[in-house]
Amino acid sequence: MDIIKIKDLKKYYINGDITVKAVDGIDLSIKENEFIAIVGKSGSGKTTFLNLLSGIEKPDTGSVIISGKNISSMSMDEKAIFRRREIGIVFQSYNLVSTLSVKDNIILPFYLDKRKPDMNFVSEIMRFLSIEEKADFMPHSLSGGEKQRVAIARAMAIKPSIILADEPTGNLDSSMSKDVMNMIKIMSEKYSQTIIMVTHDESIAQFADRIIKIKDGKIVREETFKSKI
Ligand SMILES: Nc1ncnc2c1ncn2[C@@H]1O[C@H](COP(=O)(O)OP(=O)(O)OP(=O)(O)O)[C@@H](O)[C@H]1O
Repeated sequence: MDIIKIKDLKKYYINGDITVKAVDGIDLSIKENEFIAIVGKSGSGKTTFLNLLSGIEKPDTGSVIISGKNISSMSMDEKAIFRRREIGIVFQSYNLVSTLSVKDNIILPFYLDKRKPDMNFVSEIMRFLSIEEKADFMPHSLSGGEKQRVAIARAMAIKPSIILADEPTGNLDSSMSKDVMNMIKIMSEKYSQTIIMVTHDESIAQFADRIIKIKDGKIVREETFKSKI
């Protein structure tokens, strides 16, 4: 079953006389529990595409339907609630809250939604990501790779139906990258999650069921390794 339906999605940026066609007519259907890797050169539109999927950016034209709901027609508040409950986002720049400890960053989405965190699950994820000893540390005292793993833990803690991840292993060495990808894969199977991940790394893209290449805001190639029903 399709969980995400994207139709003729466009986002152009106008800077003076120059128009950048960041996303230029993307059509794509994504199945429940599918793991998609988005690849493409720097500036090809990958981050903009993820931001349109999460509703952080508004498209010029086209639509993103997630679980039957058109996110473009939601109000700001509806979008924020929808994101908090249904979508886990791993940002390229981590977006950790500098005044909160590692543990509090990870459970923040629960508090924003006035829900009690599942601390057993949070501990399990922290253990999987080898950050449990950093639970009380502040973000400024973490390495780039540790911050990245905290961002992944925060996105996964709420067991979202969709995970959008922008270069989630960009700051990890190859062995840690593979461990993290294996963990994301195991968790996503266990909790029937759909993953859309941007990566530059060919070996990381191989973890996906389908690889989609973007160039100049358009899909130029698709490779399916494993079809989901
Ligand atoms: N807010 C903005 N204003 C103007 N131009 C923008 C804006 N955001 C992105 N762009 C432009 O849109 C194009 C696509 O950017 P985007 O960040 O989506 O690329 P990307 O494929 O994610 O790149 P990278 O791999 O370097 O992260 C680029 O040319 C970028 O300069």
